[in-house]
Amino acid sequence: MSPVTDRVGPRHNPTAGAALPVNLRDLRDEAWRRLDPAHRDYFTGGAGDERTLRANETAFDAYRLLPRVLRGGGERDLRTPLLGGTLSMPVLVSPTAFHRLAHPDGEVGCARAVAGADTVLVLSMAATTPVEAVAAAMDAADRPGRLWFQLYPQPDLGFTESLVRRVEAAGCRALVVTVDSPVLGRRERDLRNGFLDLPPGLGCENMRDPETGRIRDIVLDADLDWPRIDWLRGVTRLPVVLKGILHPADARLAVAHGVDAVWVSNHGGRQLDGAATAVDALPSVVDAVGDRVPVLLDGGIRRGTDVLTALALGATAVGVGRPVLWGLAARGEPGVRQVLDLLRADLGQAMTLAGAVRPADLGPDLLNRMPR
Ligand SMILES: Cc1cc2nc3c(=O)[nH]c(=O)nc-3n(C[C@H](O)[C@H](O)[C@H](O)COP(=O)(O)O)c2cc1C
Ligand SMILES: CC(C)CC(=O)C(=O)O
Repeated sequence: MSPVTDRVGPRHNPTAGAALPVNLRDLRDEAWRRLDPAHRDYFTGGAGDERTLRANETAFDAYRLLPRVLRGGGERDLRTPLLGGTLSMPVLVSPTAFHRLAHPDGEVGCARAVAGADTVLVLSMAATTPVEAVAAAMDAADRPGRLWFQLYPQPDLGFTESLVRRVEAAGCRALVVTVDSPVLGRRERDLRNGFLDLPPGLGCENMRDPETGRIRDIVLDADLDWPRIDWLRGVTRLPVVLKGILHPADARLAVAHGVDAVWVSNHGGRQLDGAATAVDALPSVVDAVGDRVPVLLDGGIRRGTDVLTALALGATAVGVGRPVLWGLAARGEPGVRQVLDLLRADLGQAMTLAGAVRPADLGPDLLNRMPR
């Protein structure tokens, strides 16, 4: 929230000659050098031929911007109200599994970085750290309320309800129900590498059975349906977000079933290969939802201009998945902080160049779609 002042010349360029990373891909390259190849493939890969995975990034290339001029000054303000809290910017951290496989700092390091950046971490149900420990890291950083929890509702309703209670007691402020995973996508890199299980000492800590103490397998449940979303709404007062919506009819149903936000996503190209990119699906979802609930989006966000494009198309905020894993794998907690700081700076600069001071200034008039 500093006034935008910029001077020309290398003497004034704070990044000139500075150590990498200059962008998120620098951290990706660093992470890839560090990771075990099978783990790198798990974090990087997508389903099938990875068409959707590739398209997630290139879909943003189809947009060119129509910047407004002579109005980029004043106090830049990226703050974004969302589900009862206010994020410091319209970027949050998408749920991703197995952070301790990427780096020993794991989910706690990620949470500290997210707290420092004052945005939201959506903790994966497949986290390798108990939700209570991640929430404690947020509290210690004086950022309670910055933690949401991602849920794959389990066919065992008793277990699901006990997990919801645990998540509520830990202080999570929203439940993100992932609905694009009735089965696991066909991830051929993992099949080839035989990547099946976590190494000894790592496990999905939030799947511990309250009675036996044993870690249960996560069941991806093809029987998950709208009545079960209604059931979930009935057992918790937390806001419920549905993640993995692409079809406008589902967005309409989500609103009719009383969900609190719709999250447009193809799971980073890891589920249905050939699925539409989130940015291409976004306009009709925004149209279907109107201003009844916020619309979030993830998939392929690598630049401030990608965030700007999604917001101009009607998203309230975007999530980042892999870039956070790159930062974590490359440098632990400071790497995640760098990812979030780079995105914030890049977004702020892009907004100023486009003549926008706050997210509310962004609209479809700033976009000039290119023919493909
Ligand atoms: C390694 C990895 C693990 C993921 N684990 C989960 C998960 O546990 N739950 C979930 O809802 N989505 C999961 N996702 C999907 C992300 O939440 C998100 O939708 C996707 O990564 C966004 O695309 P991006 O990586 O291009 O930013 C995972 C993605 C990756 C890359
Ligand atoms: C445990 C997995 C199902 C996590 C996931 O969603 C993913 O790898 O994309």
